[in-house]
Amino acid sequence: MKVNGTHYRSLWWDDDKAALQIIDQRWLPHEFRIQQVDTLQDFADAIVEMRVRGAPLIGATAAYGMALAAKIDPSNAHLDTAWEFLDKTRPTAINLRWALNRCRAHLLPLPEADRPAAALKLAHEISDEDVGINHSIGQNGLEIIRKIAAGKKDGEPVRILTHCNAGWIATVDWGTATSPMYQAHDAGIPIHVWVDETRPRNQGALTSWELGSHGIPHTYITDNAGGHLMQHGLVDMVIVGTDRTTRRGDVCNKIGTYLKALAAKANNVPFYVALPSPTIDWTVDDGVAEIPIEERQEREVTHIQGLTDDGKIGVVQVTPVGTPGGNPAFDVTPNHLVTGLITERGVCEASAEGLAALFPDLSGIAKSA
Ligand SMILES: CSC[C@H]1O[C@H](OP(=O)(O)O)[C@H](O)[C@@H]1O
Repeated sequence: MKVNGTHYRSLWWDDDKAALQIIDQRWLPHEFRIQQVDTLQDFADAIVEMRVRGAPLIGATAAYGMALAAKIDPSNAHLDTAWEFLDKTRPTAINLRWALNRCRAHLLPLPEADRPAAALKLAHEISDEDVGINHSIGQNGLEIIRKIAAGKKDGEPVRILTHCNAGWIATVDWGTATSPMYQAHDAGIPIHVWVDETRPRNQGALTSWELGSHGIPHTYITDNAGGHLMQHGLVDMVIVGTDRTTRRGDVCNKIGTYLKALAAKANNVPFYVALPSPTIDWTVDDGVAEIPIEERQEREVTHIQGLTDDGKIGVVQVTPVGTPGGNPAFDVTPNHLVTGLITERGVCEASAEGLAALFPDLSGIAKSA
């Protein structure tokens, strides 16, 4: 999407430098920093430190990491080593392992000499596919927003609540949860977005940065305000992203999503999940029991980063020295709390039947897993 009028993807390959360029999200929304990724350690650090973040973007990054590995040493052994090294960076978003598996499966049958070029080509394809998938999710989500808008008075906005950042900066482009928002706005449908701050990393500030850059009205709210807004009839729908959705439609997403789903159910607010198919884990049924939840550093909870009054980015400690912090980074929303899954192939109910009907070519993975 656009940053000060210039179109960017969240990552891109620089042919002249023969290297991957990323937007280092640690400094957003206050500073826009581009960083080159040169070594496998750089790739791992970029994912672990959330310089790149968001399930689809983590997958695309990993694909370029496998391309670098193939260029360094295209042997089976080295590709396996790179696979292990990158796979252990973050455990929850299935896109990471999906991308690594797809790259390895594509490369191993090839002669070693062909692997570097093939790996880089596949990384480009995975990135381009992500853009197409997210645009289609936007088209399918737009129809839901359009239906809600039809019941509004002229000019009255559709009020959408979102949690975390499932925006263009969390994907290669368009975003998943934000793609319907961009497309509704561009179609002239008035919307207003309630943006959850999303403690502890405050990814809501990234969503605000994105929406503000696109001219979409929005309000940044505390994570605890959403239920109140729903009780008072101020939310028409919720759209969130996902890091891993099970074959029966249980949705793993940023911590706090489950609480929003409970509030939405209690207040009869439609709760939608924008779901690109690479984020479906066909090998898992019960999300609560089976999806590994990343426990991140205590410091992310006990400290917070922001812009100081003199315009510098600083970090302050919120808690007393010595207070321990707990930081589970995701939670799982059971499928019965989900109104619908907005995929690139259409919208379906959050159920095994719903997903299998949209993805009959993929739903059989579970049997072979
Ligand atoms: C389309 S992004 C999906 C998902 O990824 C984010 O997690 P993180 O910021 O930790 O990488 C968040 O849960 C988004 O909803």
